[in-house]
Amino acid sequence: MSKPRPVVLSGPSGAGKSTLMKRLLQDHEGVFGFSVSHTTRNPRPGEEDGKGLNKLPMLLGATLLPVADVLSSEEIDMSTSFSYYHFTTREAMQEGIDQGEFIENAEFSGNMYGTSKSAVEDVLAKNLICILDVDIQGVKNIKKTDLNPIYISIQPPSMEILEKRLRDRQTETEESLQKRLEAARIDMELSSEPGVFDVVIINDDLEKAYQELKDVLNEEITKVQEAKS
Ligand SMILES: Nc1ncnc2c1ncn2[C@@H]1O[C@H](COP(=O)(O)OP(=O)(O)OP(=O)(O)O)[C@@H](O)[C@H]1O
Repeated sequence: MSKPRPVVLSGPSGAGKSTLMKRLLQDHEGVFGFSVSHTTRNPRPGEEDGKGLNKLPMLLGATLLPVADVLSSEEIDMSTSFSYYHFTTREAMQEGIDQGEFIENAEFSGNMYGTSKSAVEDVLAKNLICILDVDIQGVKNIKKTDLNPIYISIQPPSMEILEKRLRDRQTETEESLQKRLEAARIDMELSSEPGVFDVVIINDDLEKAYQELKDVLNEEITKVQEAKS
């Protein structure tokens, strides 16, 4: 059985990645999985390595993923932003980063967070398609690995519509909104470079965008489903 390819979903904050991902998970139980992130923060009461529940850190306008190598989409409730962590020390994590073991990492509230290549491989070994929601820097890092994902960019129809969606979502202060819009401009520029993404989906009409996403992933989804039956 060949392992499924991971899927990279990238694009500006507010482009609709979470909305599309949620539908994908709802419609395909037991097909998708998420990798467990590493963190240097202390476990909270009740949290075990790879098993704790916590809020997602927001990084550079992108989400450092809903994550869990032990979980398939059947077990993840996307309506709550939870993730699971491997708890580690700053020294060990820095060493891993220096060795090129992380596909993304960032500092958030004085703690380090990151996604390791092996955490992604753990998901694939369970015959689950690992979804990686990363920013453009993460995309460039993943390109240096042998993970061979399908690179998908989700883009808004325009900056004006992006701004409206972010305002309507009511999750941002004026300051964080402006930061996201600035990051979005940079993201949209870098994402349009030829060869960065296999597919660019303009999320104008949600149904159409979702259909396009399913079409791109169809081969991998079928492969996973057939291996299960
Ligand atoms: N095609 C669409 N038409 C109208 N509204 C949409 C569409 N797609 C998504 N939205 C809305 O736009 C807002 C932003 O979408 P979403 O939260 O999925 O973006 P995101 O890319 O996951 O952002 P972030 O990276 O900040 O998590 C949400 O309120 C969502 O309901």
